[in-house]
Amino acid sequence: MLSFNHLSVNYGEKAILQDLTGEIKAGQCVGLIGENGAGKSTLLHTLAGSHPYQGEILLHNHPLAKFSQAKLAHQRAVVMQSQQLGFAFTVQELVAMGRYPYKETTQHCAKKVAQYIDVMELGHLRDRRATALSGGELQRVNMARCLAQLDAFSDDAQPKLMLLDEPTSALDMRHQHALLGCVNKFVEQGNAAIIAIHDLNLASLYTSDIIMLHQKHILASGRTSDVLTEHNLKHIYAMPLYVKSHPLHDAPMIYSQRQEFS
Ligand SMILES: Nc1ncnc2c1ncn2[C@@H]1O[C@H](COP(=O)(O)OP(=O)(O)OP(=O)(O)O)[C@@H](O)[C@H]1O
Repeated sequence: MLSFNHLSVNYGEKAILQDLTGEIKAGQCVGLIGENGAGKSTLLHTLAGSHPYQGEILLHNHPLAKFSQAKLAHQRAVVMQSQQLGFAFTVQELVAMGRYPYKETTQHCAKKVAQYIDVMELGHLRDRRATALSGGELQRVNMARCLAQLDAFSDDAQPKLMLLDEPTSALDMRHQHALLGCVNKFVEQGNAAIIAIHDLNLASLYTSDIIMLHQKHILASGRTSDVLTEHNLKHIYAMPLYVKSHPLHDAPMIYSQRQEFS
């Protein structure tokens, strides 16, 4: 669905990502992991088509740069870490922004907005202004907007892509699992997702594949259980980490140990 070849990204003179090559296929939920500043958000912005780059990015085998914003909006949706509000919109209005790319009746739009507000369990907040939401509630609103933009649970034949930057960082445990379960359902329908995430155990439970970024490059990529190894993790985080099997799932769990402040 999406591939990138010899992709390099700079901020001014500063190289952030160098010569990355990879591919995301329909049916894959790809976790993007790496230390702070490794370039995860930059890669997501770039793959979303909102940051200049050198190299090649292909979406459905067509150069990303050739897509109009309107066409892109039907095929990929993005939830970034800090989405500026600019104005005190209500939850319903924010989710309805996901429907802007569509020419549809007000009734159809309202139906889709209500559907995805319900999916993210935001019904009781639908008329609340975003400025009066908690961080976790706002994160779920942004996710509802992303789902509405892609009409994530329609039976549309065209595979679609979600790019999510730490979508669970402000969520309680139940909502973390609910959100990632929702992303997995979206992916199982033949779509794809890329999720930048720091919680390695959530990454282990909900991603099929991992791209591990380290110092401007891809350190490792492939099936999640092949990439989340003690060797790779110690390389990235420079601290002792232990990988054990999950008691219920075929998924590695990562354990750390206390560190004393010195
Ligand atoms: N606007 C900018 N101008 C210059 N440098 C930037 C800018 N935005 C980010 N950077 C730098 O680019 C590098 C990658 O940042 P990025 O936000 O992509 O990392 P990240 O892996 O998402 O980090 P985190 O885990 O902390 O969210 C960092 O060194 C950061 O300081």
